[in-house]
Amino acid sequence: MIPIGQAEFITTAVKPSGYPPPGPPEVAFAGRSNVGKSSLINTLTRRKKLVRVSGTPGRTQHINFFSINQDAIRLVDLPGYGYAKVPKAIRAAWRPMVEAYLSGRDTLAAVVVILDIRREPTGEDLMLLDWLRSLQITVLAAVTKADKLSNNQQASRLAKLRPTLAPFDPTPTLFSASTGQGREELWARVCEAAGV
Ligand SMILES: Nc1nc2c(ncn2[C@@H]2O[C@H](COP(=O)(O)OP(=O)(O)OP(=O)(O)O)[C@@H](O)[C@H]2O)c(=O)[nH]1
Repeated sequence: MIPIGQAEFITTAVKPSGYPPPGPPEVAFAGRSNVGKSSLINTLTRRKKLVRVSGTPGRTQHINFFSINQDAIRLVDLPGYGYAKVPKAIRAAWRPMVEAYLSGRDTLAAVVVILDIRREPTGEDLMLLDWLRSLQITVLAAVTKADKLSNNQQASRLAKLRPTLAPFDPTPTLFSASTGQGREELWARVCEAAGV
């Protein structure tokens, strides 16, 4: 596991021609709009504003690449999905954009799938998980906003979610961007998946 030192934005892209040249292993982050993906990445990298946290759900519609520790590992922020108010054309662009990345990026090591502890995984969450499995991509499930529940409630929600998540990730990580809960565990898992 590498300690996080430097973290910087590399570039934003919508299609493979815009990706940075392949380099170190990449770990991507995916989840419903507003699930807390930007906050999770910022907490994980100990940066306040590496990724913009939006008040407007569904704003990030690009793939953003970040370099950690002089490019020892890259983190890739995939656009959020499933927000009803996003225009149809943008929703329709999500799948081909994400598919091109997931199926064509040889340096992709794992995808962190982010879920809200208070919500049941949606059909779209489960579709993404199935899709990743069919592509044989390692899934790291992160169950975020844990601070919204008491410790007892967290344990019982996790017990409920486990059977649903087990086929994709038997050891989901409880996370909170507000308290930093799960930060070390998730970072260790990210590094392990990336082999760094
Ligand atoms: N209490 C609590 N609030 C959180 C947590 N993570 C994110 N939030 C809040 O949830 C809202 C959405 O967070 P973002 O990090 O912007 O979510 P996102 O998934 O990147 O959103 P999009 O850019 O729409 O895809 C913000 O108001 C955050 O402050 C958390 O762990 N705990």
